[in-house]
Amino acid sequence: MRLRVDGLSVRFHLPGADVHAVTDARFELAAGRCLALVGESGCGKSVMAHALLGLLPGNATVTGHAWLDRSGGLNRSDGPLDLVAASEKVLARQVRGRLIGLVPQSPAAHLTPVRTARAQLAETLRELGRPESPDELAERAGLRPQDLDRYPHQLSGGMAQRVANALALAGDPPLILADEPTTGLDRPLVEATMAELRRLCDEGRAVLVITHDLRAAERVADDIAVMYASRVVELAPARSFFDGPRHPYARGLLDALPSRAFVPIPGRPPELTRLPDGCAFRPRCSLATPECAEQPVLNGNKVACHHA
Ligand SMILES: Nc1ncnc2c1ncn2[C@@H]1O[C@H](COP(=O)(O)OP(=O)(O)OP(=O)(O)O)[C@@H](O)[C@H]1O
Ligand code: NI
Repeated sequence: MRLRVDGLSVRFHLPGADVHAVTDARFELAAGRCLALVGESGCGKSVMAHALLGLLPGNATVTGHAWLDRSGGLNRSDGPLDLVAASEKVLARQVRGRLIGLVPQSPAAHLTPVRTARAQLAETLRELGRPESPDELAERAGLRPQDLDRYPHQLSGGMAQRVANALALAGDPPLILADEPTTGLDRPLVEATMAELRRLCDEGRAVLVITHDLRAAERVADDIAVMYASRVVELAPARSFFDGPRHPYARGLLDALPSRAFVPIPGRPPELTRLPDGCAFRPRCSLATPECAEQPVLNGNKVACHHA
């Protein structure tokens, strides 16, 4: 299993404006690896994940490619599939839940309020044609059988997270997308969730985890992708990233951590309807020069900055 995102862009068309939510994204993710996609709120992380699953609303235009190579890994041997070009039928029958599992942002909101956790797990297993029972699936996600009798509003944040994890894993997909899986959880649950994602990876799955919790990313990821104003601006192995990020925005993110300098990045990200020409970080960057009026691209060093 390998995912190769190649020039992926997403625009939302609104009356009078286009939102450039994802611009020319490029990265790869292989089986057994965990990639953390980090960046401030609104930079396009969730939209990227939803684009891979064909889950964007009708006002979105997606261009570029996202190749899912199913050979190797968990005994799948078909040729690469372009998720951008794939039909809704292929996405629904082959991709969602089967090849790619999504752990959604705010899992409680994705559960149906009037049905118990068990009923929701049973339905998903039935749709996927899986032989296991909801209880077997739930046990692997760390839930007790009695937890499954609850309705979503009776689940704690941690339990709702586990139900969402169980749903995402029901079809044993080789690629997992986890969108802010730790938001709203306390530290022990953050640790447990990250350990679970790591385990999924170590079993041979590919995991893309979206987070703005850099400590959580450091704990779980092999590689880091930093997004700013719709673009991936730095790709790096996690260790070298946390030792020495290269993009000035990435440095700013790390310097903002309480455990580090605790100095916030000045200013705010630009509106995605009005992205400046050139480097979008330029107005906030202490290194900016006239050269930055030209758009820097992710080069061989995997950093989109004229000064890195
Ligand atoms: N259906 C839509 N129509 C128009 N704009 C949208 C739509 N969905 C998302 N957007 C915009 O796309 C941009 C990226 O949103 P996205 O949810 O990907 O951010 P994010 O990086 O996941 O942030 P967060 O950390 O807050 O979840 C935002 O500016 C958002 O307002
Ligand atoms: Ni998001």
